[in-house]
Amino acid sequence: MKRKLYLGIDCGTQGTKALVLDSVSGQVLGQGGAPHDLISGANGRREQDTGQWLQAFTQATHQALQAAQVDGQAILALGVSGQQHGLVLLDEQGQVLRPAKLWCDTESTPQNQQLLDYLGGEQGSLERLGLVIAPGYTVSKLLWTREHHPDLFARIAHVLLPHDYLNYWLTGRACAEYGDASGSGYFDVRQRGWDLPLLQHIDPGGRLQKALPELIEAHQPVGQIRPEIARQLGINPQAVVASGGGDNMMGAIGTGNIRPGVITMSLGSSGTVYAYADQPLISPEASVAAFCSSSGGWLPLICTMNLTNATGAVRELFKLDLDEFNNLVTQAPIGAEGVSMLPFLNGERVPALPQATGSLLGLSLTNLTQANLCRAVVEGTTFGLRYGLDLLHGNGLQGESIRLIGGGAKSPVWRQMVADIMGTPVICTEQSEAAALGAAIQAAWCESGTLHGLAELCERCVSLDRGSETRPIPAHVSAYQPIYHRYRQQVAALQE
Ligand SMILES: Nc1ncnc2c1ncn2[C@@H]1O[C@H](COP(=O)(O)OP(=O)(O)O)[C@@H](O)[C@H]1O
Ligand SMILES: O=C(CO)[C@@H](O)[C@H](O)COP(=O)(O)O
Repeated sequence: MKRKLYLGIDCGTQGTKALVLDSVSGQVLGQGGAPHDLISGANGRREQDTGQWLQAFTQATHQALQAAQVDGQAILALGVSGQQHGLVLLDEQGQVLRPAKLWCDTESTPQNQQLLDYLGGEQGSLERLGLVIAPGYTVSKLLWTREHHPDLFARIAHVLLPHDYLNYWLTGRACAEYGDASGSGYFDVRQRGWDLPLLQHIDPGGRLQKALPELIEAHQPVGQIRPEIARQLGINPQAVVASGGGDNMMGAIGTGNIRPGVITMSLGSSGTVYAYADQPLISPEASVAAFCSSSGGWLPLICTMNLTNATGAVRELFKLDLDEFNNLVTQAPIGAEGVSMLPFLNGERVPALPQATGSLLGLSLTNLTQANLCRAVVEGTTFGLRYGLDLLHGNGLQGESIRLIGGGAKSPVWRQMVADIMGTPVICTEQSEAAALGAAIQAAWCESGTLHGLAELCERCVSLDRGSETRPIPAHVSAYQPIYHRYRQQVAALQE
């Protein structure tokens, strides 16, 4: 049967991943990837050079096409997934004004607090926007830019999220789709529209409102790829660029999470847990974000800021490769002989501790081992996800099992730990790069022009990896309970 080829690209924090999907067979034919650097500074600054995203995009695409052994001229459409909440500012000529401030940047925490006060605190924010703005969301980055770079602020012509910017680079059109836009913090998730008065408050001159991109639906195309970019990427100049979306929204599509009852957990730079809802599921709990999905509905989500970045930091400290690190985690017993790590290396969103730093607790002469420290960081990050899952459960979101994705999902020891700490079976999707897969599926959906074709595409292109299915072990579940209880007490002490 004739193939239909689509490209899915995910611009994550640690790198860009690309894959080629044949939507007829549902098979991923080849993949590629290229890393990104992080610009870290004092006060929680976390930024990235957008030029590096473009290089990584090109490199990852070339690699994926080569690995798939397909002619790029056969690509019908492409979809872009991007890390959420980042801020990319462009001037009138479409030039990037400064490095992109990322989702994990906590430098604008004071500005977030100022905006929260303006909105009437958590309750006011919830009533007005349907979610509580958190440090890391785009909105406080705008106020930060006005205060710290007034000269650049005066030149802003386009305010874009990371995947909007990549779509702009691909097509020359500035637009946004509802899922990613809902994480900006200047978007009303109930009404599915921008909150213009909030932007007017940040900039009474009205520049920001004019700089907002047009909103399009998830199944609508942004446009056709620019010829020079098609040449650079080595793909069909007729290829359509789909709306794309935030990486979690694309991860939802790439794990078939487009109907109620499925829970996805991502072990990437961030840790996220989310589930589809067919109505705005506004949570009174500030840490649950009632984002929109990129499939026409909503996607309540919790996000921890410290996950593989924290485990990676400990791994690098001891100069271990991934296998050595995972072996050490396996060697230490549950609870790491009393060593616990609160891995809030750069503040934290869930639990809400924006100004926190990390801590190691319970050390003694007998338990201070590499293995215990490695296990403690993995346990600490996983407890954060359990904390978030408890909040989602409190919101009525349930699932019989968890679909596990992201880099960390490749580790069997971590999968077992997730199953034990959540007390729920976990299973990986065959394609661990679920956000890139979701973007490719969305491209196929968009190119097909059929509004209702998404479920059928997910059915064909998303498969569960039965070999990865991991059930909770009852003795482990019981062993973790007091340790998780201790984690909650430690967090509560930090929140006082
Ligand atoms: N086998 C493994 N065991 C544990 N961690 C892993 C493994 N493979 C990858 N990772 C972690 O996953 C990270 C990348 O995750 P990924 O989901 O690609 O991140 P992002 O999308 O945020 O860029 C790596 O930096 C590494 O720390
Ligand atoms: O901020 C959030 C979600 O609200 C993060 O999940 C970012 O979207 C970054 O994702 P990764 O780089 O970890 O995939």
